[in-house]
Amino acid sequence: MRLLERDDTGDFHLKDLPSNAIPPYAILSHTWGDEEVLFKDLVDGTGRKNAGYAKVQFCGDQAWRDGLKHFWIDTCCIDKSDAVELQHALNSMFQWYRNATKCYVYLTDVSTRKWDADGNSGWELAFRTCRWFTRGWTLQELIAPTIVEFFSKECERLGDKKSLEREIHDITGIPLKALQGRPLSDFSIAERMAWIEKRDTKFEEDKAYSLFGIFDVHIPVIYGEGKQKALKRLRDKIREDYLCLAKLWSADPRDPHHEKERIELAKGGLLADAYRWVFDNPEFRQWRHNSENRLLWIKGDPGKGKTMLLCGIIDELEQPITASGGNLAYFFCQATDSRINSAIAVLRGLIYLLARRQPGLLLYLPENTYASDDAMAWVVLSKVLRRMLEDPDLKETYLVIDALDECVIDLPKLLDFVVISPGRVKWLLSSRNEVLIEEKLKPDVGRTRLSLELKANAMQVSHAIDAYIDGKLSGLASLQDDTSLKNQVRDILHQKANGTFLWVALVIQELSEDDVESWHALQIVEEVPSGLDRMYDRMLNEISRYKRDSEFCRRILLVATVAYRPLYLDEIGSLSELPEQIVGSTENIRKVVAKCGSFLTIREDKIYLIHQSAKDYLSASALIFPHGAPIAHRDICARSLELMLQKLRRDMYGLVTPGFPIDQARTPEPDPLVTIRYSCVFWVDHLRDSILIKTRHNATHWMRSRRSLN
Ligand SMILES: Nc1ncnc2c1ncn2[C@@H]1O[C@H](COP(=O)(O)OP(=O)(O)OP(=O)(O)O)[C@@H](O)[C@H]1O
Repeated sequence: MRLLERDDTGDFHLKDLPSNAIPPYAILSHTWGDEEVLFKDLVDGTGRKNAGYAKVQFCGDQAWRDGLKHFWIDTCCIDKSDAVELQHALNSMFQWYRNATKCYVYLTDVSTRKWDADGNSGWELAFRTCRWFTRGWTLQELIAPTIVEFFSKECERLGDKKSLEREIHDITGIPLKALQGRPLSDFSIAERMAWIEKRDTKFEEDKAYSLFGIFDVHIPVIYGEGKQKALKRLRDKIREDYLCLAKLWSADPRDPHHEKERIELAKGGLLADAYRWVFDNPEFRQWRHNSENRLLWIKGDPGKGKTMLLCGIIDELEQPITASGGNLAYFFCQATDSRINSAIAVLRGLIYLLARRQPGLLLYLPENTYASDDAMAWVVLSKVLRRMLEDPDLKETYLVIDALDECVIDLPKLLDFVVISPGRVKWLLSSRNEVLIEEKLKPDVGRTRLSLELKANAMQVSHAIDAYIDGKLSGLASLQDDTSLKNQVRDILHQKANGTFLWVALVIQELSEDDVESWHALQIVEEVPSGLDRMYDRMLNEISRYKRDSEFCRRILLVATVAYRPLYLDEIGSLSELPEQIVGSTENIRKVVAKCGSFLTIREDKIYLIHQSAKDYLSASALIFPHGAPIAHRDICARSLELMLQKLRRDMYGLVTPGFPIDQARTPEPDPLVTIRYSCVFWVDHLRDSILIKTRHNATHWMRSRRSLN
């Protein structure tokens, strides 16, 4: 990279530097005008007389004031007469802007010396309409650097990307999250394309070439080919990468990024005060800042807040890691959902996010399909991820896996993979206190563990829970008018929480119910027992005391507990064999589900168990499973077959010919499969699990051969 270096006399000269020895530097963003200072002008020493010299001077002086000796300007730091250098510069420009310590935007058409009739400086209006926002190349110059500062033509500072983010968002339509440093791969292709739509470039092909960094793709630069051709080549390249990912994902379309958002929403939203403690924690700091420390394992009992802690850490680390050009990929395991409870699902999720963050890594995805057979899928995917992690161009990479204990299929394989993975990657893992995980992740060189039960950490968790309680109570409408009552409720919750977030979350949920009035609140928090299991006992007792609906609730809880994925209301209604008057109306099924207390929640007509600990509790309850789990599986299998016999008909979707393309199939209204979709897919899994544990191994072999035959 070629930089300008300023000396003590205020003079500057060009300096070629190898990529591994680039000092901190500032970078200029501007729109080209007449008489710019070009590379050859600086080499010949004739640049000073050009009008553009003022800009060079400004950038050098401002950098000097900010403690930076070096700076870069596109007009004079690239020798555009050298085609190879030009191509390299166009491919590297986004990275150069991203790596700059500061980016100065110099706006020649915004003045702070213009005043309106009331004597106010009118630069805001000029800012909104300035030319800089209409040019193509300035898009990446706005997005890539972390710090972007805006200056008027008099070199006066107007604000920065953060302080002016609302205005910039209004002017450009670029989402705030993108301006705040969210990875660009989290925005759809169409969305990113729209950011450039109204912008112009001097050379028409630049409309495509200026997007290399925005999409992290590169194509050869061919000036003269025309805008349409350049854009087509760019789109083809993006599509090629995208298809590759889509193929990986078609096996199981669960995007970890969306999964994280879903989890946060389901758990009532993320509260920063309840996780920020971790950034002062010595083990965490050691992992984050010591390059020798490769793995941090956060362990704790159910409901201690591990998942939400990891969500918070991801949110806080994503911006700095992305800004420094690194990758952050993550995966949240969930035992209650067969699509995200296996080692294969974890690898696939990590590969997917890594490849999206750094598309160059797509080259390791194989041409053929991703092996439906589990054993093969593990071989293929573990090889792919290992190669990605060994890639010499891999950026600084952080990999996060939440709830290892909920990875119920092939966890030992996954742990072995993590432990022997190449040394340049940093792992952040979380799980409950489980012996297998303990053994595999025992302390070693470069490995740290953070136990939430350890005395010093328990204190911090307890403070975090107090903050969580305060935050949640301040949102409870029923307590807002009575401060003394609110304080009493808060004090009792502080005393009884016992270091468990989930316990608090469940009590708050009860306090938020529609029929809870302010005068009920004290009684509720006084009566509710401390500890999760005792609280679940109480919830179950309440359900069993219903005069009429307790049996319906039991059946629903049973089916929700053993189901391999969250069920829709209509599915659970049929599988639980509720009476026809209830099954016939989704609203009636919803009413019965609502009677199952806080064990279940409904979102978008789908039923979720409130937490893994609720599933564990219900699975062990003789009240819910009077004849044991295998019998429950047998009954669900039998019920599934019965429903399928009742509903399945030849050509239900009216496709007529067997070779009809699946992507063109339209779902009839009403959908005849709506109540049996789950049964069609999972009846055989219930059959397998109805067979006694001893024979399960053979059943798995049978399942595998069945899949191969398919
Ligand atoms: N930072 C936070 N912000 C908001 N809610 C939180 C936070 N931390 C914990 N909670 C609440 O506590 C509940 C339990 O937290 P979480 O699911 O993270 O626990 P966990 O330790 O992962 O449990 P398990 O090991 O049983 O899966 C969440 O459902 C949520 O309601």
